[in-house]
Amino acid sequence: MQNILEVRDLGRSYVNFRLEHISFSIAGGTIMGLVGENGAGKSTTIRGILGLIRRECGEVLFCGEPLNTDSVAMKEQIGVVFDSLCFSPELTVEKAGKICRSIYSNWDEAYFQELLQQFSLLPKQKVKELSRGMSMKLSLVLAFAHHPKLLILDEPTSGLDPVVRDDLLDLFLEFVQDEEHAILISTHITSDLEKVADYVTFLHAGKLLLSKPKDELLWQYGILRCGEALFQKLKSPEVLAWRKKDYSYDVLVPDREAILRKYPEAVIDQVTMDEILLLYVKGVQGK
Ligand SMILES: Nc1ncnc2c1ncn2[C@@H]1O[C@H](COP(=O)(O)OP(=O)(O)OP(=O)(O)O)[C@@H](O)[C@H]1O
Repeated sequence: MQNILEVRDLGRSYVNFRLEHISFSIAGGTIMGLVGENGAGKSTTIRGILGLIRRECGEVLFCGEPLNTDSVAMKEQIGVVFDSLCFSPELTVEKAGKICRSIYSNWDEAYFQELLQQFSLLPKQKVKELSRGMSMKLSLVLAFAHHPKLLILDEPTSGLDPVVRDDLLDLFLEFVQDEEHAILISTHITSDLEKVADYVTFLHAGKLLLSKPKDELLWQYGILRCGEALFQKLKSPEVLAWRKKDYSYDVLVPDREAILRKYPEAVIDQVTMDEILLLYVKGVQGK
């Protein structure tokens, strides 16, 4: 399967923040989730990929070619959604569609109209009259209607109710049925990623923590709940991150089964993405 997007060693620094050594790839037919605490560097990564900010190092490949944001042909193949609409508030929904129709040669007017109906967006409504959720829906509809190969979505489901979110997640899954399509989604709603992502990349304080198949994280990783004695026995490769509670430890382990074979008395729970993030961010990494 061809990689639709490859990010290699991306880096960028600001006065108080440094994004460094960010590398991951997204194969065709898959969805990559990008997660991390507020300020971890998710939007900076996305902006770096899209060339909206200058990259200080690294390269980005789109379908095997350096991503050139000056290339109209390449731009047409990438759909981008940020958390706010970039249209004049006086513009109507249908006018926004008209503008996009004049920009994108592969614009699909019938699909645009179908999506407007599906997401209950009224063509005559003005951008300034849209709620946050409706603006987000419009951004997504505009991105889908030009049939991109790659969708890059920065917090696309924030502000949307669970029903609309579910509809959108279905749309994302349908989109990646085509092996030439891929999606990068940055989000804090990790339950959405648990439903649709194939891979997840975790960022923390500008660094890449891990980039792995979601199933490996959810089925192989675990949280060991143990006391001092067992904690002291653990070897360093068995511990990814840990946190001490009053009289016990929560330990993120990379291989639940291996720990259970070695320490049959151990209590290990399955892990959620939020717990992985919490342990990395609030706990101590490694041992
Ligand atoms: N133009 C800029 N100038 C200076 N610092 C910036 C600039 N843009 C972003 N930063 C800093 O980069 C860091 C990462 O910001 P970024 O928006 O990438 O985080 P994020 O993971 O997307 O956060 P959130 O989840 O809150 O949206 C923050 O500390 C932010 O202050």
